[in-house]
Amino acid sequence: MPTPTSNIRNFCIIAHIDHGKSTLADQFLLKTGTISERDIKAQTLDSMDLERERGITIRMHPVTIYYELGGRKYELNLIDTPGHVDFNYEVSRSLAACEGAVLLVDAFQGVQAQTVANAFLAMEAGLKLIPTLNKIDLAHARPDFVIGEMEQAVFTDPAEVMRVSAKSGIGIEDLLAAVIERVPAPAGDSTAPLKAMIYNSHFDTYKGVVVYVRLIDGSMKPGQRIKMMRTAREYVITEMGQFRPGMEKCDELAAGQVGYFTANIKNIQDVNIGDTVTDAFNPAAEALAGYKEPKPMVYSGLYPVNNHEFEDLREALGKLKLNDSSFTFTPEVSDGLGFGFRCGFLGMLHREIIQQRLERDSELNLVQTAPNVTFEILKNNGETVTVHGPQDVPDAGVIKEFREPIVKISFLIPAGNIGDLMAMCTDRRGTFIRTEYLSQQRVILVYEMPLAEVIYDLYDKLKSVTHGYGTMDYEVLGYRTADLVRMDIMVHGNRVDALSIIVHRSTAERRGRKVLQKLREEIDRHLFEVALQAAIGGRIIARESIAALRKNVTAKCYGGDITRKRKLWAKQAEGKKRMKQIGQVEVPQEAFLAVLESGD
Ligand SMILES: Nc1nc2c(ncn2[C@@H]2O[C@H](COP(=O)(O)OP(=O)(O)OP(=O)(O)O)[C@@H](O)[C@H]2O)c(=O)[nH]1
Repeated sequence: MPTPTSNIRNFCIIAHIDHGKSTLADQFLLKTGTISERDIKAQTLDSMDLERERGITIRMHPVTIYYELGGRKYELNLIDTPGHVDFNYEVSRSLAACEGAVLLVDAFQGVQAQTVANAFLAMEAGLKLIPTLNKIDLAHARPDFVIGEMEQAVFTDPAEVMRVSAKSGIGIEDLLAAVIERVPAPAGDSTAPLKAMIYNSHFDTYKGVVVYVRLIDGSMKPGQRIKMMRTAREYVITEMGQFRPGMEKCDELAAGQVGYFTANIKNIQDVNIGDTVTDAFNPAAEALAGYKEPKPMVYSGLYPVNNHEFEDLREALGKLKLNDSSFTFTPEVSDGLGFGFRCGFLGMLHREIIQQRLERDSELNLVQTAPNVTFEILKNNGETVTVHGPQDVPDAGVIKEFREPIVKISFLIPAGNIGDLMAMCTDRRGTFIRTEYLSQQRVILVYEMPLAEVIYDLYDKLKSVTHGYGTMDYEVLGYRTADLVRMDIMVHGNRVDALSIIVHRSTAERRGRKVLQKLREEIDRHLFEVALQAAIGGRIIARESIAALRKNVTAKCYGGDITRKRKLWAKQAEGKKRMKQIGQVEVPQEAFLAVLESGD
């Protein structure tokens, strides 16, 4: 028998990265006996290897727990949310499946950029927030100060704040009780036609696509014929179940519940996140409102060092895509690098994770080109084209308008750093929007800025300017016209298309010089002088050269020390693996990322 809606609570935990979301989720599982202490390491919610290594949540994992309060048994569905800004769209999906959210704030660090961003997302989605201080066990915790910040930043009522230590287990039962008492029960009707919202999916080698659903109305059973309302595709349910936290089969799910189903769906692309599932014979009148599709915003080229590995790379990328529908790849050809793929990512962290996964799961040696954002170009003939890489930019003569994505970015920083941060934002073509003081010591600073200026190293710069205390969060607002140009790089007279970048005209010369300097460092000397040039259209705007090789590289080891020589040779051999031949010049992988370090 499915649990009646009055005994169900659907909630998620929203927090800034590292404020203890995963630790709290583990405590919920422990305190409700869903999982034993022994299993906790093997089977926490952050189950992907890479997530565990990096200690951050990327994909969300739901779990159903049971808890008794006042003689009643409640079914609590905890929907995990990712903590990193690249995966923000997944937060919105989780929120849509819940009625409440635990807003978790580190009792020492206080309110951070994502605390604010996620709290507002949850409020807009109409969720009941349970403000909660975590890490109250810390000797240097400052609960009153942090509660003051919460009041100022997200309008928290101090009387409602719960206090817990996810690590030592203090206050967990009280928090579970607060979830039951404060979060409203779902308002669905089990007898109405089926309406279930798809909020996630993953691919299972044996079962095919596993679809994660939150039931709004009606019920679902194995054998039932269902229809996806947006795609009009029909399937027969083969298995239903709940996450406890592993997949556990059940006979039926009804209004208000959260779980999964399988239906012999072979391709993850056939399942649209945000789509509504209904009964094929007794369909609901209208679908639920969908979500915005996550769109890749950052693109870069991936090329096998050996051209014959192109098909292997295609296969490896295809495997990754099975479980990550927000990642995209299309074949492209580069004059210098040969055959490869242009890959689309949600952001820089997503890009790094995909690259690490590729290298871990395959033996491929890859060269990656510098990332760029997506641009829009309005041509003189009225046509608008989307450009994912510099090589797709048409001739300047046919371009009427060049447009780039703009983000609204919020920083939460110590008040003492305002001046430095403002200077940094102005340097990056930022437009000041507002400041807001959370307390005398901390302030929120809001800017609008081109995404291109954000992706490279803004996060690292923020951390260094604020000595680690600043945090940031951003959302894409749309595209805006800008004076952009494609800058080409020539190595020994050959244009290397993989090194081209799209830059703002005002910074082109400075960036061109920096790229060339970096290239000069990265490219080894050859037997001839190597000329390096940066050009816009046909006009050279910067030049450098790498002097011809005169001495043996090992000569600098003063002849005698053979171990040092060996080390140097080994290092060179290592570097060789990722060399690409451009004309007569050998260019190492690092050189293709030279543009990354030319950003300021
Ligand atoms: N002292 C103390 N440390 C805690 C507590 N809760 C979490 N931590 C520590 O804080 C760090 C971050 O905790 P996580 O649970 O991984 O943080 P998270 O919010 O899940 O991070 P993301 O998954 O990246 O969003 C870990 O080192 C935890 O051990 C607590 O109550 N007290």
